[in-house]
Amino acid sequence: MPKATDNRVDELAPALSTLFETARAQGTAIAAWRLPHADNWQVAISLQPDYKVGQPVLEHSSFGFLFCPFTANEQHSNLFIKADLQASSEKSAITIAADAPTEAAERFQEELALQQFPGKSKWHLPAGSELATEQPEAAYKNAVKKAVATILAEEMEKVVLSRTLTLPIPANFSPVTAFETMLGLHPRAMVSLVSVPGVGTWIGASPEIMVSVDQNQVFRTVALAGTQPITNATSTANAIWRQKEIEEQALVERYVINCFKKIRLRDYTEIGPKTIIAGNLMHLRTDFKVDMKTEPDFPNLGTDMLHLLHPTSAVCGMPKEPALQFILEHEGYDRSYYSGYLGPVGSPDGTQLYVNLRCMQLLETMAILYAGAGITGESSPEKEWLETQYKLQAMRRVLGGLNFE
Ligand SMILES: C=C(O[C@H]1C=CC=C(C(=O)O)[C@@H]1O)C(=O)O
Repeated sequence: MPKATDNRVDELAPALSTLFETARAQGTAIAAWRLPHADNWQVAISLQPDYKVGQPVLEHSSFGFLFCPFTANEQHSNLFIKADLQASSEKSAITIAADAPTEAAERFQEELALQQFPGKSKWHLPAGSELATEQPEAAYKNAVKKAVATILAEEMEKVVLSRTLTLPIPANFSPVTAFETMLGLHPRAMVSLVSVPGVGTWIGASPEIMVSVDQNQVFRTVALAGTQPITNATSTANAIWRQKEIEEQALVERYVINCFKKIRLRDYTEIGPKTIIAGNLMHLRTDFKVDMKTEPDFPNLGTDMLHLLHPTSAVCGMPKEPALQFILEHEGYDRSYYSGYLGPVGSPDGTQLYVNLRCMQLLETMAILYAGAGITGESSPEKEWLETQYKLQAMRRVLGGLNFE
């Protein structure tokens, strides 16, 4: 068995697939991720008996990976995958956290060395029977019509309506190969693979930062909205945005500024909106930045903004309460961890939380893909449906090279 010295294991770091298989066989939670524009992936494996947490507190957190649902409730909890074991594609060894449970760490290393992975399922599955529901086109378009009527009646300004698509998982599908494929396809995205016993396995390539606080104490968030496909004729330089998208993104921007106002923070930098690329799509994005070193009154800015922002107007709507009610009443399915948030906290890169978008959940034989679109008074059900089709394309491609219809 490899020996742990100074919290390190003296051996070459195993392949991501071996780590993933071992975590599956040992019944432990694993998260693998690659930050936008980064060269290396990282892995956190928790050896804790439970992963559930309450409202996350980011400051002074130990290193781990947060995985939180759209709405935390009895079925879906906020989860923290503590990095008891850490690995990365740039390090030649696994790091064992100083406070990791010793016996569990030894068991994990033994299994890792054996490379035998008994068990039926290929990844962690949700407990009970999570049904792979799907919203029929007519039901989605009907919900959009109702949303437009509610907005025109001035009961809300914007709501994001989402839907699922259920597809069979090809027999030779591997989540780790899918993760590696996404690294190449989505260099600008936060690419993730999260697998938790009893909760399930999620894969995604998110374009939207929720809250980040880096090592230099710089806080960042964005207002992201408005969508159009990239075609041969379009690029970020000559993208033309309709009034509908400009207003939709401005609402998200206003939402972020309102959150700053609630905590009376005035000194933030705002850049944009700019056109950005996310896979096969373009969006409008405004970047917000706060140098926390010059804001001593806001030591918990990351946590405070996280709680105020989530769920943002890019996934829920404005005002937040009526939009959330509309979603719960009319969307017709459980979003689970789609449009929640995920990412490393207390890591060498600081805290980097992203909105869980452009993602899918792996069941035993089926995958559930998720996508939503921002509805305003000018929305057309046909166009919003098409927009969700575009957004689903990223995960369809990862799942098996299916072509867009
Ligand atoms: C809700 C999603 O995207 C959000 C982020 C960017 C653009 C959006 C839009 O144009 O509607 C959405 O607000 C999704 O991808 O499922």
